[in-house]
Amino acid sequence: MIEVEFWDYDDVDEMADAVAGDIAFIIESAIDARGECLLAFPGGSTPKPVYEKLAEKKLPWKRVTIIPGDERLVPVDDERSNIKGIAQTFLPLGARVYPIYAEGAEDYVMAGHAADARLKSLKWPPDLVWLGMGTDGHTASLFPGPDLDDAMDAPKGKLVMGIKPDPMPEGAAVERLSLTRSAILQARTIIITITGQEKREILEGAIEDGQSSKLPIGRVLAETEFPIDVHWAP
Ligand SMILES: O=C1O[C@H](COP(=O)(O)O)[C@@H](O)[C@H](O)[C@H]1O
Repeated sequence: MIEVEFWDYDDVDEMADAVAGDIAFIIESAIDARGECLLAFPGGSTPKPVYEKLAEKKLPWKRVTIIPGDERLVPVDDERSNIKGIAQTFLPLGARVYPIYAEGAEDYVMAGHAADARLKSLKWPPDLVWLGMGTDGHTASLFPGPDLDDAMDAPKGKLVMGIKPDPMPEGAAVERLSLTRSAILQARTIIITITGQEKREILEGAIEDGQSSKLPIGRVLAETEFPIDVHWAP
């Protein structure tokens, strides 16, 4: 049984305020407990208002490391790069922003191996994996295609993999890096933010389907062992 609590807001601004408050609390609690905090953030457009509200908070940013939970294989200054938005917002505050994609890998599979090795220098598990979802049901960069089953069934030690979506998503039709299902599920906290009625119905359907869901988001949630908060705004 997937335990999900939906938090509904009147608009994106209200959602951003609430989610930024929750993440600030996670950061403070992690630093109290362990002296540092590791966060994995989603890319795409939905999280941007939350980034902005979170950046307004007075927090010990120098003790915070932020990674993208997935990345598009594009140069870091490309508009589609997930690390770009994270770096622009949080680097000026003093946070450590840690890219998972280092350009120059021969292909997306090798880029996945390199990213996995990079992540192994961080202290896993993260305090938070914050996920988004596309209208096709992908989360992080877990897309249907030749790599999906391996990313879903990856062993505990495999944190990141190269992913070739098939079909390619319309918005950013590029190869990807993604946290594996196992890496996501090891997080101390998982939250999801989505907007719009279409995404809500897709997510509710995936939750209802449970273990039999064909969608990446459903396959991840089906294996969660603690309650997940979903933040939704129209
Ligand atoms: O490609 C991606 O899509 C999802 C959803 O993005 P959104 O723009 O619809 O919010 C995102 O969570 C993921 O990080 C990103 O790489």
